[in-house]
Amino acid sequence: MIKEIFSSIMGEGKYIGRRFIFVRFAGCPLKCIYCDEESKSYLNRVEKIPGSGEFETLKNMDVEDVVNAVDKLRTPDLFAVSFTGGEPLLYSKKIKEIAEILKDKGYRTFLESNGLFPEKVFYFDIASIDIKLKEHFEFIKDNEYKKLYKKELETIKKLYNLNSDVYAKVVIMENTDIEDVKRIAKDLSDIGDITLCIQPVTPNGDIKSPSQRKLFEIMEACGEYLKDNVMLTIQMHKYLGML
Ligand SMILES: C[S@@+](CC[C@H](N)C(=O)[O-])C[C@H]1O[C@@H](n2cnc3c(N)ncnc32)[C@H](O)[C@@H]1O
Ligand SMILES: Nc1nc2[nH]cc(C(=O)O)c2c(=O)[nH]1
Ligand code: SF4
Ligand SMILES: [Mg+2]
Repeated sequence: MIKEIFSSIMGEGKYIGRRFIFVRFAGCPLKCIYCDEESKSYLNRVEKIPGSGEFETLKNMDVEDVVNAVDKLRTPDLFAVSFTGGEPLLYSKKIKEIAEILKDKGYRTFLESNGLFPEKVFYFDIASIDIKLKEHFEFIKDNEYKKLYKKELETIKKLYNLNSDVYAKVVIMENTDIEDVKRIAKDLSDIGDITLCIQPVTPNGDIKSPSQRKLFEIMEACGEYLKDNVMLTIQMHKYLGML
């Protein structure tokens, strides 16, 4: 169920640069061609000292093991605890139990999700929903993609109505169609005051990152609907060599 628990600096999205503890769940129903989690298969590893990158493997990881691990990784600069993956909402019941205990202990809760499961999502203090594009998959049928995108918007809407601080993120590649991203910006602006993070893909295999020109064009196109509620975030942790 759980791959790893570790402390690092948030490298993506609206809260880039803040100190986080990451609780990473295993498994995902999607296969994004750029996914940087695909190839990692360890389980139940917990960082020994915050930010050390040194791990120990626990025999099992039930709720109290997770809570203890988070407590042990708490640092004075901690901003929030991220539930990520893989796709964390595959374990929504377990996460709900853990999140309730963490909330009582004064932690902020953060969800990093592909938005595929609106029926499973519940209140998180902050939620990042990663909107997928057709080109993020080797192959996906038109109607399959439309269903996926509709669920993602539903998840965002549900979190917005729960008063979560929800924002969206979209990974941009060299061949990304500006019109596709513009449509996302329009759909988000129809829901409410939601920030869109434009995240250039970190090259993975033969996937190329987008040109500067493309990034400016996409930002400006989104600004037509979202005004200044659009930002560009790179996977900062990778440039810092952090987890
Ligand atoms: C590994 S996923 C796990 C959470 C959830 N399944 C999702 O897709 O958001 C976390 C984030 O990593 C980012 N990501 C993964 N590989 C990336 C890459 N090669 N370049 C840029 N971002 C990447 C995606 O934006 C995604 O939101
Ligand atoms: N430092 C750091 N920041 C992150 N933001 C989102 C991540 C993720 O894999 O969910 C991630 C991650 O894996 N590491
Ligand atoms: S949804 Fe997230 S975890 Fe799943 S393949 Fe895509 S980026 Fe990776
Ligand atoms: Mg990551």
